[in-house]
Amino acid sequence: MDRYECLAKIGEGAAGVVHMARDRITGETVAVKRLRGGIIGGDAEEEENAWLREARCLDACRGHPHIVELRAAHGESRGGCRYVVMEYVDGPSLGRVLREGKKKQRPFFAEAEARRLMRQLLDGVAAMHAAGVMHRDIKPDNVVVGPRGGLKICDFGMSRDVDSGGAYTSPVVTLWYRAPELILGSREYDEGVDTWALGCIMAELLAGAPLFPGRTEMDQLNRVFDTVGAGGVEEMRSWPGFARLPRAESAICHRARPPGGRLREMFPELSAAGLDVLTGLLACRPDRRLAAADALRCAWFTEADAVPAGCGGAHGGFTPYVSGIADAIVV
Ligand SMILES: Nc1ncnc2c1ncn2[C@@H]1O[C@H](COP(=O)(O)OP(=O)(O)OP(=O)(O)O)[C@@H](O)[C@H]1O
Repeated sequence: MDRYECLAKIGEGAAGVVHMARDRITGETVAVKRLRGGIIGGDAEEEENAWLREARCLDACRGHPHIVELRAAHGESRGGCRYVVMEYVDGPSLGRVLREGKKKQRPFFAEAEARRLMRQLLDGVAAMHAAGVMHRDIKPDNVVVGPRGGLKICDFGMSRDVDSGGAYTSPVVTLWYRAPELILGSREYDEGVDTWALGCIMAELLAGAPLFPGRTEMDQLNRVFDTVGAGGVEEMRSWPGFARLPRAESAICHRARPPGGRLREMFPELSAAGLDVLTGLLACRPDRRLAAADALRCAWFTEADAVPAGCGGAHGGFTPYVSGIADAIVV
């Protein structure tokens, strides 16, 4: 790894440490993620597979403007360090932008700005799914905001091929962004786990706070079901796959709730076209959830004038609460 000169640490998570570095051969500034050893019970083969999976999935998505681009993957001999080298995106994570914004003003982002950001995320996720990759950990902390306000999805550490066969791992996806079928123990889920997470992000862009900040899995599910109401829960229970879910009999699935969903009440200023996208992404029944490519065909995106001028949020575009971003934003 002499090829890369480490310049600064830019991030750290459970899976590894990310450094900004200079590629001594090309001169390019890159992001080097060094995967931590010993995270999968010290199983060297599993760690090798996890590294290869992350690199392969990133490779399959190469060339998309809203997905961080893979430059190289380097692995030292068995048991040694493993690295994923990516383009360096000079900016904070969307999670940081949301955390550091002014929380009390709503909407957090103007609807038109939230739509611009969602279009980028949906575009990236649609391309990823078309390439046969599920990300499985979509959340604001795994989106980097570039210097011109362009979003890039990163951290493919949990990603995998859609049809690599067999039951998928559970649990995946950070709790607040985890789809109800995952909380109910599904191991046969699909790309809908990513679009559910995008629905949570859309709400968070508008509200400035996580939509479902659950403390435990059951608290998380209860918050989701309270928001979609008895009608939404009933629809999920009518899903043919429901009975096979390991936790289908959980009392939370059978609790009495008001019939209607609460999303309209929670987002009173959101246009009808915007609400259609939000409720479509947050459909509890996985086979009725909007796919990313279908969401992009909704009126909210195709009829740009659907959002009335002047329904601006506290941040009517990126305001300079994270220094160095706002001036360069091109909407
Ligand atoms: N290519 C990149 N350019 C700029 N910053 C990046 C890049 N890749 C990752 N980061 C930053 O580093 C942080 C950690 O990266 P990443 O999420 O891949 O690590 P991780 O160990 O898998 O984290 P976690 O356990 O939180 O999921 C990201 O949240 C992001 O802020």
